[in-house]
Amino acid sequence: MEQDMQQILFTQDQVAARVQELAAQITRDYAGKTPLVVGVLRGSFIFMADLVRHLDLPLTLDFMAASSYGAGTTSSGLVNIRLDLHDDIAGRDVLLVEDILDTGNTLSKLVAELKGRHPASLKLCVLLDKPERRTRPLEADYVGFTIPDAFVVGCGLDYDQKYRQLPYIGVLKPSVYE
Ligand SMILES: O=P(O)(O)OC[C@H]1O[C@H](OP(=O)(O)OP(=O)(O)O)[C@H](O)[C@@H]1O
Ligand SMILES: Oc1ncnc2cn[nH]c12
Ligand SMILES: [Mg+2]
Repeated sequence: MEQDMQQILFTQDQVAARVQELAAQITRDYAGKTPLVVGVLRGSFIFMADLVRHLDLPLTLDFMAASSYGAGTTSSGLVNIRLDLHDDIAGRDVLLVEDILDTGNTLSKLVAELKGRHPASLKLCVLLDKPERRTRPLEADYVGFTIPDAFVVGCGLDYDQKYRQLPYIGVLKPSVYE
């Protein structure tokens, strides 16, 4: 799989160290609270698992599924909620966890939907932030790494459903998707 990479952007160790820093910050910020940590499937599954195992907090977990990229490298702009939460979130401190914030289409849709359910608070935690492509007025509260406008895979991120299992963040060779 590494032969498909133009470059390794962040190694497994770099990702692990940064995730632990984020978890320590979140643990401090949510002291005394019992957050509901919501992972946005499928892309967030690795980051979510790594992050929560370093949260020294009483917490509950759930997942939503939304998709907008399909088999390509550009957002369709249309976000479908394919899996919803199990329980009501009214009065809960919700932390939405994503692999990447790119155009902002996905998280904008999910934030609007969840705010309508009256949580006590709603914050965003993303492993990667790609601000150059943002088309929505949305910023994350916790960001692992800010990256340039390049299509990356690994740590949950896919191209055409492949590469998600890679333990590092790599920039895909354009020859793979052109
Ligand atoms: O900020 P945006 O431009 O919306 O891009 C970010 C979203 O796109 C990817 O999900 P995708 O729709 O590919 O589904 P997946 O999580 O199942 O891979 C990624 O996991 C984010 O959810
Ligand atoms: O760089 C990227 N790699 C994989 N999926 C997405 C979605 N938005 N941006 C992406
Ligand atoms: Mg996703």
